[in-house]
Amino acid sequence: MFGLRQRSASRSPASGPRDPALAPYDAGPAPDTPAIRAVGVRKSYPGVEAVRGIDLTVGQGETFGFLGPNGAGKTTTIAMLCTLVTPTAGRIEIAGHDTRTAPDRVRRDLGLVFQETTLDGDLTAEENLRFHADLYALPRATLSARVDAMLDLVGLVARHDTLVRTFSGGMRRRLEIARGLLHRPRVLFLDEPTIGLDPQARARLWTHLGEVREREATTLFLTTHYLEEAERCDRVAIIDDGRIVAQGTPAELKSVLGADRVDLRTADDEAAATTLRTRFGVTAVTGPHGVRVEADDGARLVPRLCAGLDVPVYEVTVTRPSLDDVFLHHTGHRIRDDPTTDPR
Ligand SMILES: Nc1ncnc2c1ncn2[C@@H]1O[C@H](COP(=O)(O)OP(=O)(O)OP(=O)(O)O)[C@@H](O)[C@H]1O
Repeated sequence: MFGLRQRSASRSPASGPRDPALAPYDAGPAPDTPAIRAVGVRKSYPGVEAVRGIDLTVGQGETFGFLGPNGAGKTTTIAMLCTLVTPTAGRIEIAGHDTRTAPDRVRRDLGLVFQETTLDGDLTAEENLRFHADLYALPRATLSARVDAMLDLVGLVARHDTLVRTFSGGMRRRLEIARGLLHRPRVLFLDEPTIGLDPQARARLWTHLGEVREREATTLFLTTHYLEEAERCDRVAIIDDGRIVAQGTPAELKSVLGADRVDLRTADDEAAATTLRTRFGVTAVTGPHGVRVEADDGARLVPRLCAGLDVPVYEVTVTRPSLDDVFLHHTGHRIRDDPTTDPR
């Protein structure tokens, strides 16, 4: 249908930054131009303020996670960043271009992977990519190499000739990522890329996103309500009720909560707490959790604590602050309060 060329049985994976299939089409913006800049962005629908004035700056090549519960405003925000929804107020630039004044230029710089699939099940994986290439009028000379490179990037080279309607959910999502990257966008937007996938498919998709980070210079902007996925991002913005409540690297966000918690269950918690205070000079409190101590590097402290106690220690638990704790700290509720936020 799209004049597919004959292929040899084996394909060599694309490798190295000099591969023409991986080289950018143009020089792109200056290195210090943000991939995404949003200032005072709002979106109101009748009776609903979906997004209440957000500011975001995402650097080129960053993987940026937009974390929030259902209804927080994630999809509305991503739709505004992608020019699909017009903001009620505020300004958005993608790779230095204004979404209002240069929407066509902005669209050229975007790749989209949205929750609803837009793949054609009656076409093969490769035909879907070539159809997309036609829409973007991609240069013919390097197209086959580019298609191969993208299929390789998401582990679908061997299935290039398979009809997409036979694909699993995870394979479809990976093919959507390949398609979203085909025209070498500056920013790939992924709206809940792992939603509806089983844990193995989610893990595999993240492995491929890691490959994307290494082999393409694309900025990744993804929404998620999975805390462990936000942890994998370079930086995260937490959105709740249409507002960004915190922004930074996962480590920065968690550092505001302070130290690790070390809980010890011992034969005599009161005696253990006294020893910990006098010998280690730490604040040790007893309660239903046993003896609790706070320390910057809890795991490292545990052997010393146990060795220094005169009473038997039955159990030790070290708890690091999580992004869920950060969410609780900033919003007063847990991201997982709503049982529909985590289908597994
Ligand atoms: N087209 C629309 N018309 C009216 N209200 C809307 C529209 N789109 C979104 N909303 C409302 O805006 C708020 C934010 O919705 P949005 O879909 O952006 O949240 P979300 O964080 O992406 O949630 P989810 O994780 O469930 O997709 C919700 O209250 C939603 O009902």
